[in-house]
Amino acid sequence: EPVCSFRFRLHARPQAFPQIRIRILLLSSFVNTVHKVGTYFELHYNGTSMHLNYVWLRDHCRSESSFNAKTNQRELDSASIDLDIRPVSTKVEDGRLLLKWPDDHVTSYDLNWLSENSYEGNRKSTVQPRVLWDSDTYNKANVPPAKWDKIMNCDSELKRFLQNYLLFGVAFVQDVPATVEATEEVTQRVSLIRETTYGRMWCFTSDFSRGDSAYSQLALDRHTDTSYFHEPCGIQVFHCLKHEGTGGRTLLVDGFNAAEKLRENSPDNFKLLTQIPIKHDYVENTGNHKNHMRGIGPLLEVYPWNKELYMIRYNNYDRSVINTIPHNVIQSWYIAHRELTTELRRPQNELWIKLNPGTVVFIDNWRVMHGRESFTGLRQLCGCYLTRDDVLSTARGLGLQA
Ligand SMILES: C[N+](C)(C)CCCC[C@H](N)C(=O)O
Ligand SMILES: O=C(O)CCC(=O)C(=O)O
Ligand SMILES: [Fe+2]
Repeated sequence: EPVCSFRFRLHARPQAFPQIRIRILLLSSFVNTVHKVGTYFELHYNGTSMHLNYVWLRDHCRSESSFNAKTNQRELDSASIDLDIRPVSTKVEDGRLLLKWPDDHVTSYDLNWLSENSYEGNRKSTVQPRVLWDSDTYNKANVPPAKWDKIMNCDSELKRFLQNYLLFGVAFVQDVPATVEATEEVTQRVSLIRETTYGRMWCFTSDFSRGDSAYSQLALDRHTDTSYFHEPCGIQVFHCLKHEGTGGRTLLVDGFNAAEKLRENSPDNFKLLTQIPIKHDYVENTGNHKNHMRGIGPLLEVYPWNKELYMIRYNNYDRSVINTIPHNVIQSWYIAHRELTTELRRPQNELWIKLNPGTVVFIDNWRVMHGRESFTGLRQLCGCYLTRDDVLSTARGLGLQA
């Protein structure tokens, strides 16, 4: 039996609130305190102390005239709410909070809904569960790869795959036919493909067909892709269709593991990297391709309300001119960047794998960095980018927290 109590503000004569007084008597064992407070109502429920703003309480009303339950969209015009609105009466009954407003409209909230959706209730559960890894912990976790046959036909296999993806930021599918078509099919189980200047599905070799170092045989240090987009691509998919030669292993590094170490060891440097906006550019001017993309944002993005890290944008190749900060800040930024880089380059953080035909890897491009060893011979890599929103939507649809 969850414990519930509430506080409210008396805005008028106390006798204007007969219901509340009655409730207080009836629920006397549940009521902790009754306080005079300004713009909110304080409710204790299920171990959570919620501070519920009155405008918010009117705005989130789930009555038919306020909210369309079929489309899950608000009907109420929020701008029509008096910003000084107060309920004329308030009570808790049968697990619900009932509020009567000056125009006689009644709002009824399920207390469980409130505790899940209030700021205080939400704060406990929003942080995405993740397993931060280095190569040792990743290998020890022994994450089973999904299988082509199963993932294509079976939602529980897709769910397991996505659960691993959400936890580790990387996940594999094996036994995929070594074709662009099969690679496309398996990605479409997961999400929508994000078409970019490189195409929808791309298949590339070291032929310098584009003005970018990916189209060479050179080694590439760890990085995230499309840092020059306003919203970098959510997922990178790789499938090595062919390699006749040496080298060419893929490097994976958990960027969040490194960034969290930085937060722990040097909170000020971490903070700086979350605050200083940095430009990344993709400038291509070849016969067939003319592009100039630009993205501006901090290397580390954290949610302002709980400081949870949700994106790392790290690409030393594509990072462009720093001209958003004065010289004295620049020195501190380079120090912070160096510390993050040192962490990212620790050998124990490096997971090296040789991608072979049949194995498709999905990489969270907001978290896990990729790179590659230099190589010889013909190496053909196909893949695509996926939209992050749609990946998370698929995951939520399967009942996962995302
Ligand atoms: C994956 N694919 C070969 C198509 C594109 C590579 C883009 C490379 C770019 N420097 C970046 O890091 O975003
Ligand atoms: O060739 C590779 O393994 C990866 C190259 C790369 O970084 C990319 O295509 O984004
Ligand atoms: Fe890349």
